[in-house]
Amino acid sequence: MSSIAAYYNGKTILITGATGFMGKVLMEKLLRSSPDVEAVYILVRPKAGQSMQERVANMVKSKVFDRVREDCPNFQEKIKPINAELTQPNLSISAKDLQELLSQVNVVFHCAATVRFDEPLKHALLLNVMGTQQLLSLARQMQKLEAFIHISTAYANCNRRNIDEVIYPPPVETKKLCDLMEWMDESVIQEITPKLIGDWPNTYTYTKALAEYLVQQEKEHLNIAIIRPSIVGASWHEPFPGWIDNFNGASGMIIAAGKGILQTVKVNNEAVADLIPVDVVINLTLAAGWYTAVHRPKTMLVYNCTTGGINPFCWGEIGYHVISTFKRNPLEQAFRIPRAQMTSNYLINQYWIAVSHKAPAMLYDLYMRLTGRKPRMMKIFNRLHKSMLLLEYFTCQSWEWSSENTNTLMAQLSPEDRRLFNFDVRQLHWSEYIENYCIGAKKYLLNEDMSGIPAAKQHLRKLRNIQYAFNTTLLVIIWRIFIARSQMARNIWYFVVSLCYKFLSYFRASSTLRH
Ligand SMILES: CCCCC/C=C\C/C=C\CCCCCCCC(=O)SCCNC(=O)CCNC(=O)[C@H](O)C(C)(C)COP(=O)(O)OP(=O)(O)OC[C@H]1O[C@@H](n2cnc3c(N)ncnc32)[C@H](O)[C@@H]1OP(=O)(O)O
Ligand SMILES: NC(=O)C1=CN([C@@H]2O[C@H](COP(=O)(O)OP(=O)(O)OC[C@H]3O[C@@H](n4cnc5c(N)ncnc54)[C@H](OP(=O)(O)O)[C@@H]3O)[C@@H](O)[C@H]2O)C=CC1
Repeated sequence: MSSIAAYYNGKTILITGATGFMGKVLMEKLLRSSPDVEAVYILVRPKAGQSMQERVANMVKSKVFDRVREDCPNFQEKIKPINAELTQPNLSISAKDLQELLSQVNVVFHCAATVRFDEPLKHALLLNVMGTQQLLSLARQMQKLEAFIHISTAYANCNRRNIDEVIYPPPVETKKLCDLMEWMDESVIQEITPKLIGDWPNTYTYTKALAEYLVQQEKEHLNIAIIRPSIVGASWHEPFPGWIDNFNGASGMIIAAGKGILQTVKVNNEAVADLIPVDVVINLTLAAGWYTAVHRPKTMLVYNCTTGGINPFCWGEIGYHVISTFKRNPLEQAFRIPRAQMTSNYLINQYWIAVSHKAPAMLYDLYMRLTGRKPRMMKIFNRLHKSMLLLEYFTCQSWEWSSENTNTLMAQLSPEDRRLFNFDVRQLHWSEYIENYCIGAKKYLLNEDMSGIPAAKQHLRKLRNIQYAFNTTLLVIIWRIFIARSQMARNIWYFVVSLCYKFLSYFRASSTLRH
């Protein structure tokens, strides 16, 4: 029997961020591998006109729970939603719910955060730092608490090249910064944000770094571990290969490439793309929860959860496999044939943006206007370019993370635990993973049926014909305007044609001689 699965049976768990991408996979794995878990409390806020109850009722119907639904049809009875808002005093939890949590909870998994790169600093601090502080303060009062697992990010310290499994002190005192946010005008905060975050690329990574330090400072007697995943991608195996449900990380760009919208992207082809499958992160998280509770390490352990140092794969290779998968399994109604120019050169990227993004978008919008419809492509591209700007920091450089604690934990697991809670990424076969990722994005994120592939291929053939027709027309226009009208252009043209002819004749002659 797995020690990890056995540990969680009979335990009461609290998860924050359970409605998010990682939270759902965590909840699913926990309920499936430890069906006798006592209860899983989840902190949920009402959102988008839906009450907490409606959100949870919809969530448990989601595809991600299909496997656990098959194994334990009443799994949802274990899920106990608690109304909470992490940015509010006392997390807005009612006195009754609070009492229940304080007296019952054995393990806390803190996943909730804002992951937006453009989040205003005040809100990112309020949620990622002060929300964590409030949760820690609750945790300290929990009578039966055995472990507290904080989910951070491998990029919390992305201002360093080599990142060890230690907490790095931030440049400012968190408390002073939070005090500042309380009285300072929003517009002034916005203005001084770049100065405050210094060499961090965004408010997300900056506040995650502050949160790590705060956890270390305020842990007191608690058994805490920190998990630092890199770029979390679709699942490798569980609950299904390729399962994904949001556009974060690389997923949005992968889909944009599949739809033929993204044709150029600023990346360093040789830089390591540190993608990590979501099920690997969740398996490590559950294993760390068990280890922290049972072995109670003397110091707080940080687990870097990355692939680059162990099984590296570069952005150039990802781009190649994404495009080739989408050529074999096209997305429906692609805008253009999938292809990707990947360069770290600013000018070359700008050239391709103008030629393969802006020009087709303008032409398409013109066509929409002429046919009495609403233009939309330029808007989509402007949004894509904004996202690309925010992401390029991560795609143009590499980092090195040490993974001693993660490896030591793996070595402590029984063979059965290592099989059921596998986080050994040496076994990850990248081309197969990327193929499942793209197909998973098509099925689970875009809700496209695989039976529509022949029609999607037919659509790509139509696009190719349009492109050939367009290129030929363009060539004729260029000929008419420049070459046919100017003697000099004609001379250059004949010179180039005769040069090509000579080269061809030379190669033909030399290949005949060789045979
Ligand atoms: C040839 C293939 C090449 C593939 C690889 C190329 C590039 C890889 C790209 C990136 C990898 C780097 C990632 C680094 C991760 C660092 C590690 C972490 O810790 S992860 C936490 C990760 N957080 C994120 O990834 C959040 C990033 N996103 C944002 O901050 C914002 O979404 C935004 C980019 C600022 C855009 O904000 P905006 O207000 O304009 O849009 P919305 O967020 O409201 O979304 C609108 C709409 O678009 C969908 N969406 C969101 N992001 C993307 C995206 N990147 N691409 C396409 N579409 C996206 C979103 O779901 C919304 O849809 P809907 O309206 O239907 O809800
Ligand atoms: N995705 C990635 O690539 C990576 C993620 N991480 C970390 O993993 C964790 C989970 O990320 P992920 O699942 O991808 O993120 P998601 O954005 O998918 O989920 C975030 C979760 O936090 C909840 N939340 C946000 N604001 C509040 C609030 N004010 N009160 C209560 N709950 C709130 C959301 O609830 P709601 O549904 O109501 O919005 C949601 O459940 C985060 O800590 C993130 O920093 C680390 C590295 C990479």
